[in-house]
Amino acid sequence: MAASRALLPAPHARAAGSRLAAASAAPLPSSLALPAARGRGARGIRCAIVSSPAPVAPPPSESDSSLRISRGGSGGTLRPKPAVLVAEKLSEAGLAVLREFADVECAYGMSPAELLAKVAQFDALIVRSGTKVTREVLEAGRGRLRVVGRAGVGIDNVDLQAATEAGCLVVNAPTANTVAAAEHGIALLASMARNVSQADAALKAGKWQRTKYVGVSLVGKTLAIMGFGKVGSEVARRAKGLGMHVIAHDPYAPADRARAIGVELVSFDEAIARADFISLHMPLIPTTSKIFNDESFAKMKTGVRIINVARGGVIDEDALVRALDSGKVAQAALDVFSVEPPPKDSKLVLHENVTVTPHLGASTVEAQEGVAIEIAEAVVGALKGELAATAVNAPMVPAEVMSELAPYVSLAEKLGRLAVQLVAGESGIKGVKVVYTTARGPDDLDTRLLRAMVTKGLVEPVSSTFVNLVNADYTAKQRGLRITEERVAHDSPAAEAPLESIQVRLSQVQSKFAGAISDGGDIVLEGRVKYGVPHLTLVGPYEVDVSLEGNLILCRQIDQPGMIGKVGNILGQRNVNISFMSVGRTFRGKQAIMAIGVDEEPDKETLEQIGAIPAIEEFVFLEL
Ligand SMILES: NC(=O)c1ccc[n+]([C@@H]2O[C@H](COP(=O)([O-])OP(=O)(O)OC[C@H]3O[C@@H](n4cnc5c(N)ncnc54)[C@H](O)[C@@H]3O)[C@@H](O)[C@H]2O)c1
Ligand SMILES: O=C(O)[C@H](O)COP(=O)(O)O
Repeated sequence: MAASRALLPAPHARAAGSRLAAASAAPLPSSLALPAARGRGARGIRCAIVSSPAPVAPPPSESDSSLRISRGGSGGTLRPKPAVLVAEKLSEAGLAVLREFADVECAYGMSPAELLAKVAQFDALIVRSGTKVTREVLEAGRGRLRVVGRAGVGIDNVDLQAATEAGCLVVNAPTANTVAAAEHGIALLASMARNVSQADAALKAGKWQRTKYVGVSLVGKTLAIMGFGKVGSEVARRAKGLGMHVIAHDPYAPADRARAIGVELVSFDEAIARADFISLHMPLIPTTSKIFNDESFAKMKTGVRIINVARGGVIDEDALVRALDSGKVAQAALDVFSVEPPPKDSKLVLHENVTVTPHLGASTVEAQEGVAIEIAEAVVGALKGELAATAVNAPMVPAEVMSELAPYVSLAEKLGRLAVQLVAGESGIKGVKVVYTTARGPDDLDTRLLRAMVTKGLVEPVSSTFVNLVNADYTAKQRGLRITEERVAHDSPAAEAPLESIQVRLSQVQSKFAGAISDGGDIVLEGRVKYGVPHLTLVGPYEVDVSLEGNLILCRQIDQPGMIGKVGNILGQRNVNISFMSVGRTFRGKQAIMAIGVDEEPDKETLEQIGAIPAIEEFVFLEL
């Protein structure tokens, strides 16, 4: 094992930040209860699904449902039925589920001011993508509003942090519109290829233009799916049925899911270079924002055709107009826009080679019915205090459990976040192993919260999914992530700390930083909590010691004098503050790793300057 030199002093103790909030709450079912922690008396992990000062009884019978009161289960006192405000069109099937349990008011098309004025009278609010559930709305509802239901996938219109702070659970309906979105993608693909909307408009204007609207065939053409998640894989299945050759790019997709559908996973550049059609299905997150830009359009085949039913912001729309004008992109079919609705004079929308729809991906009768039932059941369940599998904001854990586990929760999430950022290539993550070194017996340490946080770290940076204790295992399963856990006994039974270390291993996966690969071929990261602060202590075979705060640069270099000074100088000249630095090496004079904590992200040139130091063999910048 490598030797380590901590070059900067031990960190000051700092309470690790966490999105998990402490609160008093209803107990979890026994299947999810945390066994008694050693030496601290019996203790259970409790997860508040909603903070409900006056728990609501089961629904009244049909005969008394009009009374707006129900008989409380415990003492027989009469309590008002919960009230649900539905702010956007919800299918009747969902409304029926809601009415079984609650008083329902449908107020479609409210202005923001009307919503603010109304929300305090309701226990739950249901929206689609058109209503902004802002901090002001959540503050206005504070004390009464307990649940926000998003009838669909994207929750970019809900202020999750404010909801969590207000003790308001947010649930969504992540699966019911997948097929509708995929079908819309296929509809746009086919109608674009055959100029259906342009020819339709021309004919309605009295023009019979058979030669102008000669299309292109789909059979035998290569379709690149960018983002091989729920919608992307459904599009792939359907495109194969049309006789297309389907390739996909998704650095985080499980290889076996692709293999099962007969889809080849390739790199981003290969996907866009080989494709005749490119269909976008990735979430809008910082790393995908405007990922389709002048540079990427230049790498595509001339005459490529693009479909977007994901989010408008993944495309640089000005660059797309340029690519359409030059003929680099022959056609585009778009359901989503960076601003919705787009301006009336949008060059993109008005472009003759562009087919557009007004965010209709989820808008089928069946999907809206499915989404409505899914969200209604989730909202009713949450109002009853049940666990919600589609909860998207934090569960609440009692303060005493959190205070002991908080730094490890933070460590687990950060190790996951770092590990997924090290993944490269198209092989996909095959397996994840989390190894806990602990002096506690299996019954004294429940690792579910930690496993959930590793999952959160692995999934959230690369998807639109929000992971918490409630939905972590569900999310991992759905994404094909096989997470196994191992407990290694630490021979210091007197240790007070619940854990000595946590190790995250991604098995047999390519890495953009070869130094993170262990002898066994896995990406390996290990961390410990020191002075209450999570530290990274192992990268592949190299021991390091760097506090996991801010951001991290990892460099692999030949072990020789002067390297720390060279890198430190470059960062200093560029005004990048170094918080910690640590070097680990295999043998003197051989390979070494430098782990550098930086407060802010260095710009591209600074990173290039570091990479240009002759002894540096590779480096990577990681966000925490
Ligand atoms: N138009 C509509 O009405 C409509 C309907 C449903 C979903 N959507 C949107 O479609 C998108 C996909 O939804 P989903 O339910 O399939 O989500 P998902 O989370 O199941 O799939 C997203 C996939 O993108 C991958 N990904 C992340 N970063 C990537 C990158 N840089 N390159 C390539 N792949 C990357 C993830 O690994 C994941 O597999 C989301 O943006 C969602 O908001 C739109
Ligand atoms: O995120 C989603 O589920 C889709 O974009 C659909 O949004 P909508 O419910 O506003 O149609």
